[in-house]
Amino acid sequence: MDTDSKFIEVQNAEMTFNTRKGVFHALRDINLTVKKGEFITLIGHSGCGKSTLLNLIAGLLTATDGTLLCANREIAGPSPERAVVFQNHSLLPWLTCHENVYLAVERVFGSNESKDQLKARTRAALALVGLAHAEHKRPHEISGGMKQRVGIARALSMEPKVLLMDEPFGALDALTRAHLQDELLKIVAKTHSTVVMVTHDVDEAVLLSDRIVMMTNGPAATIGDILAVRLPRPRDRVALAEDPLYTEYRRSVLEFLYHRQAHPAKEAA
Ligand SMILES: Nc1ncnc2c1ncn2[C@@H]1O[C@H](COP(=O)(O)OP(=O)(O)OP(=O)(O)O)[C@@H](O)[C@H]1O
Repeated sequence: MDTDSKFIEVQNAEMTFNTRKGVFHALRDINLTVKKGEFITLIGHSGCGKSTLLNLIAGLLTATDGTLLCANREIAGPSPERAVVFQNHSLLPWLTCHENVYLAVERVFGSNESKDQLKARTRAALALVGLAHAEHKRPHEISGGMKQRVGIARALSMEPKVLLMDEPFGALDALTRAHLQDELLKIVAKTHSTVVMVTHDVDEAVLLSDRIVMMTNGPAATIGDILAVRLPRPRDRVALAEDPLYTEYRRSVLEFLYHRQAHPAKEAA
C-alpha cells in the first residue's frame, strides 16, 4: 500500500457527543487523506468541529463511527507519533524550558538512549525554535511567543510522524504570530513534518498550507471544500501580499466562509 500518499486517512468518520440535552451530532461523513509531508489547515466558523476532528486524529477522542488510520495503523489512542501543540502552551510552570522538553524526550527515547543523548536531543529541539539561550528559564520568565515555541520544540523533540496544532498562535499578538508562522515555515522545510493545524485565520491558512480543508457549519458539520494552495515554497509573506494567486486563494476561502457558510447572526455575536 502507498503509505506516503495516504499517510493519514479519515474514512466516513462520525462524531456524536452525549450531552444533558441529548445526543449532539458534531461531525458527519468526514473523509480526508493527508500525504506524508503535507501541511493541512482546518478552517471554519467557531464551533464547527475543527478541534474535534484534530482530537480524533490525535487519538484524544474516538470517532463514534468510521475509521482513522496513520501510516496504515488504526488510531487507537494518543501517541507521541502524533504530537499535539495546543493554543495554551501547557508547559509545567515549575520546570525550566529544558526540563519541559526533556520530559517528553525521556518518555519517547528514555528506554534506549543515555542521559547525554537525551539532553542533546532536548538542546537540538530548543535550538530548532531559536531558544537555545533560554533553556534554563522557567515559563513565567519568558514571553507568550517563546512559550509557544517551547511547546513546538517539545512536540518536535519526540520526532512525531505528525504534528497536530490547535490554533497554536491564536493567543499571540499579530507581530509575534507572523514571526512564529515564518519560523514554522522554516522548521517544516527542515523537518519535512506532516502537519494538521486548526486556524481561524485566513491569511495564516493560505501562507502555510498545501491544502486548506474548509468545514461547513455545525451541527453535523462536514468538509465543504478543499482548496489546494499551489504557491511555491519557500514563501515570503511580503512578496505574497502582492501576488495575484495569493489574493485569489484568500478570496476563495473568504467566499466559502462568509458567503457559502455565512454564519447565523445569533452565533456571530
Ligand atoms: N465533549 C463535548 N461534549 C459535548 N459537545 C461537545 C464536546 N466537544 C465539542 N462539542 C461540541 O461540538 C461542536 C464542535 O466543537 P469544536 O470545539 O470541535 O469546534 P471548533 O470548530 O474547534 O470551535 P472553535 O473554533 O470555537 O474552537 C461544538 O458545538 C461543541 O459545543
